[in-house]
Amino acid sequence: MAIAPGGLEAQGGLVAQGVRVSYDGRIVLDGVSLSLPRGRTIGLVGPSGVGKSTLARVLAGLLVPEAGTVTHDGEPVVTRRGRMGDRVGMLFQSPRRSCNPQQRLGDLIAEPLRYRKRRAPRSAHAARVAEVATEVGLTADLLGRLPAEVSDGQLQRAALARALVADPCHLICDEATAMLDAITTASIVAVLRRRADAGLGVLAISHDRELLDAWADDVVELSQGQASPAAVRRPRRPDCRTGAW
Ligand SMILES: Nc1ncnc2c1ncn2[C@@H]1O[C@H](COP(=O)(O)OP(=O)(O)OP(=O)(O)O)[C@@H](O)[C@H]1O
Repeated sequence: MAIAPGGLEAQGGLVAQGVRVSYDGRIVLDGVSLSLPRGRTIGLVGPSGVGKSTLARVLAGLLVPEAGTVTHDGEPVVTRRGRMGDRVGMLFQSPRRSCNPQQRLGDLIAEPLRYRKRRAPRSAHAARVAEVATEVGLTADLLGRLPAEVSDGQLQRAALARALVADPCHLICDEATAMLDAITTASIVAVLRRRADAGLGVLAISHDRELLDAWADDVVELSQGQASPAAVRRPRRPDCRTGAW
């Protein structure tokens, strides 16, 4: 199980320890610890407003906690030079809110490749974009379209491709399938399961327990007044790689 009170850094992976966050003086997370190993999918549940998205943003390095640490294989996720962007990716519920409406899907997917420390030649980007687009089930003709010219499901597949194109070690999915139909959800979960089998650590936040029971290796719950998420159940794991669940 991924949750333990101390000594988490020794396990490697993405580790939050003793995290405290408050908004306008109101404490939302206090002393929360969570470990996300590589190759595992951890489901995170909890009542609305308990702080799941806040914890997700802390883990992704988008929000710096007032207290506590977030490390990736022992290194701080937020360094003095900024966020270690290509090791921890994030996928949100609504891609329309986070994408540039003027950017064509192919460019949107390629963006993380442009910010890599060791950049590949631009000619290699197109091949990599085509590869990951195929992986997430996007046809080549969609890559030249603007976000307004595709469906929500197609745009979320593009957002997933963007999140995966630079091969992050961990991916935080915050209600990433909440707006999608069952077929698109199954397809996205299948992509993420295959990536997890290849070593990606996934944190899947969802209000859909049935989905998490089928998708995640472990499900943990964040409760008000509780320092850290607690294991609620180890799911049976039917075969969601085939979408048969
Ligand atoms: N930027 C912000 N400024 C002030 N308060 C905030 C901010 N972001 C979140 N909050 C508050 O912090 C608490 C936790 O919010 P958060 O979005 O992390 O919860 P959640 O568990 O993800 O909720 P939900 O399941 O409804 O998405 C809520 O009370 C919310 O109103």
